[in-house]
Amino acid sequence: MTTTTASLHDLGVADLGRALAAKRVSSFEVTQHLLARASSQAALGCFLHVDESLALAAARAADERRAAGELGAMGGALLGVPLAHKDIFVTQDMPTTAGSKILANYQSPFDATVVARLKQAGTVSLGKLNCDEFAMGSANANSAFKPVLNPWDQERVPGGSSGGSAAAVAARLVPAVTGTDTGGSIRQPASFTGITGIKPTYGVCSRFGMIAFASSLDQAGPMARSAEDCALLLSAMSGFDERDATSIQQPPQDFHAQMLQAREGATAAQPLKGLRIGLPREFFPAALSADVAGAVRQGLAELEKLGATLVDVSLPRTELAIPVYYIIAPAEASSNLSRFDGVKFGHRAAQFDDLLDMYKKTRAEGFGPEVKRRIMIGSYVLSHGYYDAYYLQAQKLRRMIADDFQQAFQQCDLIAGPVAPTVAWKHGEGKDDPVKAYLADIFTLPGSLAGLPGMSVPVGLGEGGMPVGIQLLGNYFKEGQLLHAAHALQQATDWHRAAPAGI
Ligand SMILES: NC(=O)C[C@H](N)C(=O)O
Repeated sequence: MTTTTASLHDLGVADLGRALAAKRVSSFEVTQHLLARASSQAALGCFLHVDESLALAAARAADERRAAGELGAMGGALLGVPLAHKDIFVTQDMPTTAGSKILANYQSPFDATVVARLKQAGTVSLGKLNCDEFAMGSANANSAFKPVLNPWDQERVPGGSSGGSAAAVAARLVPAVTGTDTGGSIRQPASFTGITGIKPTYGVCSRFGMIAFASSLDQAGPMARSAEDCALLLSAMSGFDERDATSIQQPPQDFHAQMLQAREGATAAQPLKGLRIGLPREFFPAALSADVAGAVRQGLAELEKLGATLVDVSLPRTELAIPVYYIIAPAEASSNLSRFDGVKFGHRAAQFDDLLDMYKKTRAEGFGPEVKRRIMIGSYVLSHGYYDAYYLQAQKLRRMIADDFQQAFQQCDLIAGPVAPTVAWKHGEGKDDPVKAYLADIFTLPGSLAGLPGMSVPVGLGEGGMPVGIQLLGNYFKEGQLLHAAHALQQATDWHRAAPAGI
């Protein structure tokens, strides 16, 4: 065995896949090593649930499959690779909470499609990852159970809502994880923790078994330490699913092959030759932190060196994405969350007078303040007399925001900008001002409302030595192009290899 145990946790998905294929290490050994790490780093708060015996049994089964030559999907690229799932995906063999007290101890009778597909590819799940309650938040501060500490600086937040997912990858507890992104929940925590994450086009990954927050926006995606690792995971996670009415009917895709596909006219030194990257002027406002702007510019300069050309574009309704999202998402949430009523599953108040009283007490006890706030906003904007003024207007603007992107994509192939206006903030900052957190979603919300694919790719460090990600947005179904650009950047630079000290 040439891979030492000390460096096992530094291996990404692709490298680990190669080490497993060459039998330099077994899945059992890696899984054991990572379980020990998850336990020694428990104070980071990444995991809500770890199941050692299940993980070790799955690892052993993967090793047996390999020994028998049953590599399965994708030539066994993911066979025996450990990962963990955001606790918003339901799992048959582990509890699922969505970060909420209302689902404490909930056990699903089935696996989410994304979970089932990754299981089928031979991955080994270590457990379930902490997140903001029902994925509502930008700091993981809304988890009903515990906060997540950013491994780069434990006084800071990891971002949200996939905060446990992001921190687990950054802290080298697992090489990759699943996340979900409704308004930035994959991209923003990836940026805050120096990892790579992709939210595919809406409909590429099945939402079946993904606990619904805002169904017209929710989308699953992988988070890992490189674009290559994300491509491998996305290939296994995605694809048509008849159990999700919004799932896109298209054949399974090999995003890894798409990532490697050379551009026409590209050279070894200039793999991105001819790629036009649009910079929306609204994504570079005067108020953008200098450190974030600097890191993003640094990333853009590298992309230019690789042959890309930068063009000015405009997304004139960028600012409107905030009110539009914070009307549509709560509206859908208020409807989706009505199912948590104490009748069929989840928490039920211990004492009540009648059915209505049971509903009221169950929901008052089970939901946290941010979830209650959004249910109230959502019920308000959908109510008679306000529907036309708020919800309908927001829907119209949503269409205009999507149209603006199509205008911009006439002048460019990809769009780039910051993921968030600042680096990760300190725990407790902005706690009493939810609107401040909403405003910080400004650069991720437009792409979400349009249903476009987007990535966060590390481009250096900002204030306090905290990571900064560049956001790359593609047109519909251009995941391959996004991953290709991100991979080219990562082949030429080392930003994605930077790791938090002392972990
Ligand atoms: N869920 C997300 O994508 C995060 C967004 N900040 C929200 O709270 O809605």
